[in-house]
Amino acid sequence: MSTHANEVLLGVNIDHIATVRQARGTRYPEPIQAALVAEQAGADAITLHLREDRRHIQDRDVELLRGILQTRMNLEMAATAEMGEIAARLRPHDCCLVPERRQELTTEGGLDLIAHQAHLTEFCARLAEAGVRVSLFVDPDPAQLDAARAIGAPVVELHTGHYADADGREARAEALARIERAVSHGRSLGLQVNAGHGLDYANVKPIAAIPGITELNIGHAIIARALFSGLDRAVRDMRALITTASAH
Ligand SMILES: CC(=O)[C@@H](O)[C@H](O)COP(=O)(O)O
Ligand SMILES: NCC(=O)COP(=O)(O)O
Repeated sequence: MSTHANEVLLGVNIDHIATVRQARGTRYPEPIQAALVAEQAGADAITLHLREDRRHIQDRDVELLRGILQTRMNLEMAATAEMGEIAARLRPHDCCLVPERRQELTTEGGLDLIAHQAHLTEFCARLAEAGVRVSLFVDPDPAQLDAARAIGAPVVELHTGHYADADGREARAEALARIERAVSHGRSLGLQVNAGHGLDYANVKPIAAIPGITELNIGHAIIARALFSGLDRAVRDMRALITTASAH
C-alpha cells in the first residue's frame, strides 16, 4: 500500500485476466492470484467489472475476492436490480456505477447522470445504506459533476477514454484540459475525483500530475504488459510512473 499522503492511488483492474480464462473456459489464469500479486506490487485497490453478460469477471471471483483482499475492492457494475442485490450482499468498499451496452467492446463513455438522476439517487442511497461508498463513472463534463453532487455520490471517476484515444497533440491537449477543469470543478463541489479508462504507460503521467486527483484505475495496459514482463513488474512500473508524475 502507498504511504505518501498526497500520492495518487492506483487501482489495478484485473478484468482481462478473467478475459483470458473465459476465452477457453479453463481454471486459469486465476484472477484471485492476479489480485494478490497486484496488491503485493503496490496496488492500492483492486478493480473488477462484473458485467451483466459475465464476459470476463464471474460472480465467484467477486465473492472470493471480497473475503481475501487486503486493500480495497472497487466493484464496477451497471445500476440494475441484480447488481444492486449483489453489491448490498457482498458490500465491496467501493462500487463504481458504469453504463453498459451489450455490443460494446469496452465502456464507451460516462453515465448520463442527468437523464437517470431519479433512479441513480435511489440506487446510490440503497448502496450507501449497505455501507458501500458509491462512485459514478462520468465524462469530464461540469453538468454531470453537478448532477453527481445532487445525486449524493461522494466519488466520481472521470472517463479518460477520449483523452486516451485523442488523435494528435492538439486533440490530446484539449481532452487533458477538459479533465483538468473537471477535476477542479469536482473538488470544488466536495467530490473525491478519480479517473480511468484507456490509461497506459505512455499517457498516464499528465493525468497523474493533475492536482486534486485521488485515484487512477488502470487495467488493460497493465495486464497486456504483464504478458511480457510479469504482473509484479507491470504494476510496479505503473506505480512508479504515477508516483513520479504526482510528486511534481
Ligand atoms: C468502466 C471502465 O472504464 C472499465 O472498467 C472497463 O469497463 C473495463 O472493463 P471492460 O474492458 O469490460 O470494458
Ligand atoms: N474504470 C477504468 C478501469 O477500471 C480500467 O480501464 P482500462 O485501463 O482497462 O481501460
